[in-house]
Formats: sequence, structure tokens, C-alpha cells
Amino acid sequence: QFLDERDEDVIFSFDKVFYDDAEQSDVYNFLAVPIVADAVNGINGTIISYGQTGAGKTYSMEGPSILHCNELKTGLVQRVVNDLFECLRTSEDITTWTVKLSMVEIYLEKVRDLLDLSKDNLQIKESKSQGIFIYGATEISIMNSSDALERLSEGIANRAVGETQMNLASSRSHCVYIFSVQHGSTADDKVRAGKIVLVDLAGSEKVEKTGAEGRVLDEAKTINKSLSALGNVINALTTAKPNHVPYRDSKLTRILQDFIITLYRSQSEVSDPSLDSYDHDDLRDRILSKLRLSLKEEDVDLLEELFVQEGIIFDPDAAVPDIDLAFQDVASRQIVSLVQTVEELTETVQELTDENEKLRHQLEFAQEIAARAQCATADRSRGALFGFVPAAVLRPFGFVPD
Ligand SMILES: Nc1ncnc2c1ncn2[C@@H]1O[C@H](COP(=O)(O)OP(=O)(O)OP(=O)(O)O)[C@@H](O)[C@H]1O
Repeated sequence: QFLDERDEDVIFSFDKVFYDDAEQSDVYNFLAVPIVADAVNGINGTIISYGQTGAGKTYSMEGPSILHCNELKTGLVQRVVNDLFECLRTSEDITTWTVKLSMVEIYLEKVRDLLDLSKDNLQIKESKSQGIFIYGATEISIMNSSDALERLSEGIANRAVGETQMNLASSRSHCVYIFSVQHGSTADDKVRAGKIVLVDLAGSEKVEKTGAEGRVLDEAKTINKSLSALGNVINALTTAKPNHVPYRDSKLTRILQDFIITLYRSQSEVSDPSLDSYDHDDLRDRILSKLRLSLKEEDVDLLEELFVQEGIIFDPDAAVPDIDLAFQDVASRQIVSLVQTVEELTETVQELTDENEKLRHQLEFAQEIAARAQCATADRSRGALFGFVPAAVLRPFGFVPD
């Protein structure tokens, strides 16, 4: 419990608080184990370390060193990597897999590739198939955990190279590690893709307390702006019906756009059988409005029918007890995978619409050719008509020699 600036009580809720005797493994087991398991099942996850300079963000993420440290001090990143490969290797269903690593740092609102320093101003783009992605960022395929740790260590070393070249301290930038996992499974012949994004944020201290000037002041202002943007996005998402989620206000929130999602209810509330229908309606509305952005109304209507049939969204006219059961079912299957399904279907509809458009053009073209051919035939017929006038008729007019 804390007091705000007006000395009023403010209560914050935490899922868990770790005291100073907590081990790195305690943090890892609580925070990251479910996220690694989800990534192997095709569900994106993210871990962000936030706090004041010197609070221990980088230590929690990387330990004292990525490559050389004992089991006790090993950071989250190494533990994620080790478990990820362990899960992939030991799963009976997984037949083939690839793991790719990208590593970027955001400094003064510029995205720099830590695996290729020549790329120092990467752009963030969005596509239907990939969602938000960092255009041109180096992606290295990694085969096993020791390979991954070597590459991570190179990336971290590049952060240090930047430090001396550009006189920046690594704590003044946000560091983003992106692991993309893709695998095929014998269980259902599907290819699953999931991402784990780990973010070591820049220190969050207040500008006025630091007495900073010049470049250091610019750094502090930019960091504060992006951290406020992150706060604003989370605030908007935790509002029941946000009008606008300001993802575009900073590079950080834009990169994390597909990873910061909102679940209004805690797990205990989800399993509460007295759910009202508000959340179902809200979820349905949000899915449908997302579809309406890129599709025609009739396609959205068709998809809505399909989604209701598949149990992806709910029939607004269905009886409330059925809706509650359906909601619990969907909650357990994770809303993230649901949104992925929506995106895949949106893409399929878009492809079909394009194909349809192409066929329509071809048909119009064929009809035009056919019409022209008919005209030509008519012209030829007219010519033939003259040709068929019996010579006896034309002869008196001198058209045909005797
Ligand atoms: N749990 C810990 N055990 C031992 N040393 C620690 C621990 N946490 C942090 N430290 C040490 O405290 C110092 C500051 O930690 P760290 O660099 O991780 O802070 P930070 O929050 O990342 O700061 P910045 O915002 O400047 O990047 C480092 O020397 C680190 O080794």
C-alpha cells in the first residue's frame, strides 16, 4: 500500500513479490516456465524488466555474464534458452523445429540491430501474415542452447561497442531479445509458430532528480517518453472499452504491440459461473471491428457465422449458461491463439477476395474478347452475304463478268 502525491492511499496488486533472498531460479520458475511452454505451443509471450537504474534489471535478465556464470546466478535469458531447446528436443510430438534469434536495442527512438551494427535505424512494419515486425532485422537460426548463448553474448558485446563509439551507456537504451520458434507436430500435422520477447528496459529514474543536461537529458527524456507510452498502452488496455490504444507513441510499444494484450478478468473471475455477458460481447465486437478494418461487410458476416459455428466467438442470442461455458473454454484455450486464428482466417479471406477479383477481371476480359469475336463474325457474315448473292443477280449490274 502506498500514498500518492495527495497523500491518498493507492493499492497496487502484484501476482508475486520476490524478497531479497529470492534466487534467480525462483524468478525464472514463477515467471518464465509457462511462457516457454506456451511459445512451444505457438503462443507469444513476453517478459519485461522495469525499474530504476541499478535496480538489477540486467542482472535478472543476463546474470553476471551470459556465458560464464554458475547455475545459481544464471539469468532469465539463459534459462529461457536452455528450457526452450529442452522442450523442443524432448517433446514426443515435435518432428522438426527452427529457432531464430533477433536482438535490437532502442536508443533515442532509433532501433539498432545488435547482430549487425551496420543496421542502425531499423523500421517497424506490419503485415497481415507476420503482424508487427522489425523490417530487415537480422534473424540468426540457432541450433542449440550453447549456439544461442554464443550469439547472445556477441549481441551484448555489440551493445558495449556502441557504448564506446557513441558514448552511450547500455542502461540508457532498451534491449529487446526476440526468439521465434516454429515447429511441426505429428499430433495434428500443423506448423506452430510462437515468439518469446524479453525486454531489458532502460532505467526509469525521474529527469529532475538526475540533474542531467545535453545528451544525457535527451536520453532521459526519450526514455521517460517511451516508458510513459508503455504505461499509457497498459492503462488503455486495462480500461474496459478503450477507444484508442496508443501503440504508435513509441518504438518500444510499437514493437511490443502484438505482445501486450489485455485480459480483463483474473483467472478466478474467469472460472466464476456468474459471468455477465459483457465480456463476450466485448470480445466479439473487438474481433469483428478488427475484421471490418480490412474486409467487406459481407465477408465479415460470413466469418462471424463461421466463428460462431466453430465456437471462436459467441452467438449473441445464445442462452447465457451456454455462453458462460463457452467463455471458460475459450479462456482456457488462450485469447492469443484465438487472435492468431482470426488473423489467419482474415488472410485467407483476403486471398480469396483477391483471387475472386482476378477471376472477375479474367471473365470480363474473356467476355470482351467474345464480344469482339462476335462483331468480327458479324462483319465476316455481312461480307459473306455479298459473296453469296447469286452471280446471275449481279451480272446485269456489271459486277460479275459474263
Ligand atoms: N541479485 C543480485 N545479486 C548480486 N548483484 C546484483 C544483483 N542485482 C544487481 N546486482 C548488481 O548491481 C549492479 C546494478 O545491477 P544492474 O546493472 O542489473 O541494474 P539495472 O537495473 O540493469 O541498471 P540500468 O538501468 O542502469 O541498466 C550490477 O553491478 C549488478 O551486478
